[in-house]
Amino acid sequence: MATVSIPACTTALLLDIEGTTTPITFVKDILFPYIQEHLEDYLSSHWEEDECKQDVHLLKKQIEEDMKQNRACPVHAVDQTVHTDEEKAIREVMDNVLWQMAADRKSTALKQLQGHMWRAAYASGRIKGELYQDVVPSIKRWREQGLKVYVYSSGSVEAQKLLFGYSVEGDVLDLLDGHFDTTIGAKVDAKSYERIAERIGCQPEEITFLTDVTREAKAAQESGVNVAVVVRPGNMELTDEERAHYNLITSFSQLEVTGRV
Ligand SMILES: CSCCC(=O)C(=O)COP(=O)(O)O
Ligand SMILES: [Mg+2]
Repeated sequence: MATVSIPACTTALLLDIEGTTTPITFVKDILFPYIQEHLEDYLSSHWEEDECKQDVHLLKKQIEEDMKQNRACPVHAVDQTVHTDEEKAIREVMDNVLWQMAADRKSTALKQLQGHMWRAAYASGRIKGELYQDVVPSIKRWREQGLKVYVYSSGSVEAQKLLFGYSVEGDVLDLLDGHFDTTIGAKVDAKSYERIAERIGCQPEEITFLTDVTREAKAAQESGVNVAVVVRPGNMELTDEERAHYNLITSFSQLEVTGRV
């Protein structure tokens, strides 16, 4: 397997989750269906709680933003089974969440709610966070080499901590130095990577970002961050141009930090 060198100035690895540390199928076939199946029950039973109220408030702000941008969520006629104002409000939130999920939106509002909903599924052992086999050994090796390891995912920080805290390899949260989500900015915006570098306390050039999504890779590169695109089974096909432009890896074990043993 060919090795891919990362610059000697690298002090931190920044990892995407879906398609990078974790199969896309875990997200699409396990995590998302869990939300779809439990959404109504969850909203009905948590509706009066502060956390759920904040989630709904964020979703409503997102709806207002979407309406301004003409990204309208289809409004369904409320059916005969809905009687009270609360039931109607829950149905509206459900319509919006399911619509956002169908479009695989990465809005902070959607991701916060999802993170809160997955808490029970992970804690009960019903769901375990999947990690590719090369992930944990590679993170351990990088840490031994003195590198810091961070996660940057559209999934909320809470959702990230659940995935790594209740993973197929047990609780591996101690291997991570920190987490970033879309509250720092979108992954397709170069400024987000500048902010992450500032938060970590290093220059963008000292960070190597691993992701499966070339729009994210492009934004990271624009900010000065070094990038490798991760090719895993089921990930989006890359164009010939993308293949030529980016360093590609199929396993984290291919990465070699120049000058570190
Ligand atoms: C870590 S939570 C589950 C994944 C998720 O909801 C998501 O949007 C993953 O996006 P990523 O930025 O990790 O590709
Ligand atoms: Mg990804």
